[in-house]
Amino acid sequence: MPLSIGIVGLPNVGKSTLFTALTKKGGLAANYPFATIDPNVGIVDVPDERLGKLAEIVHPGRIVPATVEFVDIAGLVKGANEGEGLGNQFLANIRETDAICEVVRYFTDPNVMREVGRVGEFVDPAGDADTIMTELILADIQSLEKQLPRLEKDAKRDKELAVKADVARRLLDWLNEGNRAATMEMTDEERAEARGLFLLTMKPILYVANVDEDQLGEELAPIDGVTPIPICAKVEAELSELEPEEAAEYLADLGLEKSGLETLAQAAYRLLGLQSYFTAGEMEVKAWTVRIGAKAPEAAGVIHSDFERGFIKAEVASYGDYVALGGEAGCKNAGKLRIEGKDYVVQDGDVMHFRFNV
Ligand SMILES: Nc1ncnc2c1ncn2[C@@H]1O[C@H](COP(=O)(O)OP(=O)(O)OP(=O)(O)O)[C@@H](O)[C@H]1O
Ligand SMILES: [Mg+2]
Repeated sequence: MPLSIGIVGLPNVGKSTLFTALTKKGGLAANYPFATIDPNVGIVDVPDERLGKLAEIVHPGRIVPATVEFVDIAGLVKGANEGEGLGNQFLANIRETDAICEVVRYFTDPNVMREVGRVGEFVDPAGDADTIMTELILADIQSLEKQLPRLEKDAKRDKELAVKADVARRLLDWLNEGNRAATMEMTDEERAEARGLFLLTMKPILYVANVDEDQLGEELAPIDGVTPIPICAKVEAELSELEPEEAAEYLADLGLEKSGLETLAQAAYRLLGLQSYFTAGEMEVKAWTVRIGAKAPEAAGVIHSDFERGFIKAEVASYGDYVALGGEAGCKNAGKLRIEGKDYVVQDGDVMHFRFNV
């Protein structure tokens, strides 16, 4: 299952434009609020230049990057939790994602309607982000109020469920004070129980500032304590139409090193505490996604659950050694091919080979 990220925001802020550019799927992007009625799902490769370097060494049949799934969701308006706009559908669609990417309008084009009945010159990033957060918090309050009677009943017969009910009650107060769930102090056990409440404001959130082209280099003020990632959805749309060399040239002209997709995918990995390790063989060079802090068997389990169950050991070379020494044989000769056991903590970029029993 790839990492899934729901793209949310007010109507007409550029969500579909960004989504389409990211996925090159030709989804709907139109100068009209509520252009998106069904959620669009697109799976995109996570660009990682290390894959190319590994491929130069092993000449594999194919290169398989890690993937991220983006879900384009209809615009959220004030009052969504009471069923305004496409409110309820919106909320159902983001409940299933791992993280939220909120697009906030910074671009100034007055020809793009801001909301039904308003015109484009009102650029108010902080206010817009606040509107969305309020809706998410209200949705969570509703959801908890619905879940609580059941939780309290179950709490009487089960200790674990009692923890869950207690966390739910505290979260309800916390949300009612205008906070999001993720910022409440919890023990690890409580946090695990809270995850089972499926609250929107428990999800990690990153902000994309959809800026004008000439704002691209600018430093932006934080939203809710988080620095937004400046991306111009219009530029991304143009980039997605170009051949790789042309795209690189265009990026250089803009004074940028990376496309918005790269920046976004990498930010999402950081936000979610994820990293990649690699497998490299004749058949394929492949990136696998694993938690930072995961041990070798868990990493093996990303490939197949049998690998985790029957894990014996892993042969590991760090990415730097692998490239510097020209591959596995070179690492072996230099004593840089390590045999690691089940307590080995996987490092970003490790080139791994697992031994297991079936
Ligand atoms: N950075 C930008 N600069 C100028 N115009 C932009 C920018 N990003 C998007 N737009 C324009 O804004 C309009 C709305 O874009 P889009 O359809 O992607 O919005 P949306 O958030 O998906 O809307 P909805 O909530 O209705 O689905 C389009 O005309 C698009 O070209
Ligand atoms: Mg849309």
